[in-house]
Amino acid sequence: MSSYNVLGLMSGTSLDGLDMALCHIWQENGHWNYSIKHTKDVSYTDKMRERLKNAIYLSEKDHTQLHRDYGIWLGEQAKTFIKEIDGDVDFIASHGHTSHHRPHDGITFQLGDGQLLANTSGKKVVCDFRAKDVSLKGQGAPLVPIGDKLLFHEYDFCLNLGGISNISFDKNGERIAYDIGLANMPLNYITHKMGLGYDENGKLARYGKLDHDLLKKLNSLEYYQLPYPKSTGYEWFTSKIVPLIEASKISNEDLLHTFIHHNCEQIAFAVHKHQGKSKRKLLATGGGALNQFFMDTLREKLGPNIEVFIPSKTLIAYKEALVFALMGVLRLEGKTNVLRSVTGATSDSCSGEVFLPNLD
Ligand SMILES: Nc1ncnc2c1ncn2[C@@H]1O[C@H](COP(=O)(O)OP(=O)(O)OP(=O)(O)O)[C@@H](O)[C@H]1O
Ligand SMILES: CC(=O)N[C@H]1[C@@H]2OC[C@@H](O2)[C@@H](O)[C@@H]1O[C@H](C)C(=O)O
Repeated sequence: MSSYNVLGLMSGTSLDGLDMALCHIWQENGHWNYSIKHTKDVSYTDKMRERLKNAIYLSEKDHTQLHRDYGIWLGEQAKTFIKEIDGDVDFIASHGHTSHHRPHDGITFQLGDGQLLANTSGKKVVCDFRAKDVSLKGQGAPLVPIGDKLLFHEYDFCLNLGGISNISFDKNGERIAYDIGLANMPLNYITHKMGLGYDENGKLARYGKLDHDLLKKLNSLEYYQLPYPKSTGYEWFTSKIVPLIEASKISNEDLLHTFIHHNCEQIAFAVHKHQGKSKRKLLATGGGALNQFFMDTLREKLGPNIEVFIPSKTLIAYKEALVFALMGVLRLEGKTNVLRSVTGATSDSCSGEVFLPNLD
């Protein structure tokens, strides 16, 4: 029986902070199992958030410096956390923070130097999970569907509502997944303008009104017409969505309300397209699952045939860190951890770079 204690590290597009989850992962009778033992979320300082957010505009020299600094910072956070929980950790699996993602140009880059992370934490590190898939002409994203398939197979659909929304499901025996479109990214952009972190439980959005004109513009964005596999991110948001927000004359509450409607319409459209006729189960995770108005609107748009499951707050917040921990295990066991059926790559891959700590 293989059994590992893995510290999964994830920094998502919402730029809230670093999610750390110490996970026990084991395989029994051919099935993978997990338990999340300890979690910690370290918020970014405003300075760190700005550095990560603007990484895309940095010169090569400054980008390299950030990659190194962030790798050391990740190592320090991991080391402190392991000490706090007196944890037994076999290795660290780190997603890092995506600074560039243009798979069509063969580019994806996650900040957080693996060697420096290993040296600072004193632990073996597996990281850089996206590059190999992109080199195989895949999207390099989403990667979490391997975890949906191996750990959450009782659900027909796994929906993640982070900065971006993505979905995964089985179709004709193959796992399919793609980024549907927007989730919290526009919501946070609007609340940040209001001087707020985020719209807790969607209270502001609930009292806004639907703007049909903006909804129509959003629903007709070209990205939604593209066939899967497809992935998107911050670059799309800044180039296509921010100008629509800035050009709009409606109140912030109306903007929040309209974006939630838009997000849910696109999610419902994706689910209905693949649903078949019988009742289906959908697992919703990511911070958006904690937004009550988002969930109410989603249930309304999905209709009675789709049962929406919202798991514990721990799983909502740390599922991605857990899945990167699993991906690290699969990498060390030489097993497939990135699926071509999801990313469109020429083959499945066993992806990730391994770094041993240099303790001299
Ligand atoms: N109680 C809440 N009410 C409303 N929104 C919330 C709540 N809790 C979290 N959120 C939203 O969820 C966001 C964080 O979501 P999450 O941590 O899943 O994103 P991420 O991992 O950074 O994104 P991605 O998966 O796209 O990389 C917050 O920025 C906020 O917008
Ligand atoms: C390139 C990149 O970092 N993509 C992220 C981003 O955030 C959400 C969505 O866009 C998803 O494609 C992906 O992250 C998750 C963890 C994934 O790969 O499954």
